[in-house]
Amino acid sequence: MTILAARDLVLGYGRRPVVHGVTLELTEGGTGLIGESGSGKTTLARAFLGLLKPLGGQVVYAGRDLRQADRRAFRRDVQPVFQGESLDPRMRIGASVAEALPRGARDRVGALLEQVGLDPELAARRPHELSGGQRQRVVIARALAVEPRLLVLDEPTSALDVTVQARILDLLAGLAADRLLITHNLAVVERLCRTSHVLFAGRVVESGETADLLRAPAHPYTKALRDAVPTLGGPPPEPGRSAPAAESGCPFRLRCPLAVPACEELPEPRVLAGRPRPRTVACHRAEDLLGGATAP
Ligand SMILES: Nc1ncnc2c1ncn2[C@@H]1O[C@H](COP(=O)(O)OP(=O)(O)OP(=O)(O)O)[C@@H](O)[C@H]1O
Repeated sequence: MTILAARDLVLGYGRRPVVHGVTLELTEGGTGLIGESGSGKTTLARAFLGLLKPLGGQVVYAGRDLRQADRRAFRRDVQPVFQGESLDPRMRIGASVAEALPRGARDRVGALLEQVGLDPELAARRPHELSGGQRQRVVIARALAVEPRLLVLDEPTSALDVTVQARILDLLAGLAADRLLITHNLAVVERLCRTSHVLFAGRVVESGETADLLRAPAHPYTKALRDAVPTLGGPPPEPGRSAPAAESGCPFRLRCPLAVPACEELPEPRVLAGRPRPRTVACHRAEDLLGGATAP
């Protein structure tokens, strides 16, 4: 059974929705949520962590509405990994990691530091005495302390330089815990997530195996993202950012090179026929894009 899923999830701040009816399941092998700044990735991640109450729909944890779940079991199963800067600057690294360990297991600090590739002697230091990559490893060690089934990673490497990023990605790829990864960087999801969901303006516009999305995107926004970020470590892509998301119809239509009058009607997510592996897309022009169409 999938550990976490969203069903018709509507999320927002105050009463203003910013995520509109998202349905998706976290699957084995890592799940990526990809999209530009403001697309709703962090909002979705906060709901998956139980930190934001849905305006509509539900987060499903182990088959039940998260609101009715056993919170202790949930916190053991699902752990966030935020940026390394989230460590308490006054606490020594060892104390910071020990705090996350269950009582009676505090002697595991050294082993956990080793597990994330750090010298246990670093336990005596404070966060400012570590590099950014080392701090991020400490944050991962803290998350691993309860042996979670799932890590929720929000841009886990974006503050790091490219070589350090690659080493942290290797570390994450080798862990037993599965991953929900939030990022604007397609190269990062390619490394860590078998499945990806592309978000635009609070809607999932395309879902499928990451390798398939990258090889043959079926949504013009996925294609624009792919074409904008060929490598690790690039700046956040915001293809065609000058035009806003459309208020009605397909939200991408004002930026879309393939837009036609039919796009004034909101496209519902649909499973594409004739693909070897499942692919869902919310675009009237998906078949045309896959067939090599350019501007109409
Ligand atoms: N605390 C908040 N109060 C009000 N609006 C918010 C709040 N946090 C986010 N938003 C709005 O919700 C929308 C989605 O934001 P969110 O942070 O989820 O996007 P994101 O895809 O994670 O972006 P980024 O990559 O920049 O972190 C944006 O329009 C943002 O302005």
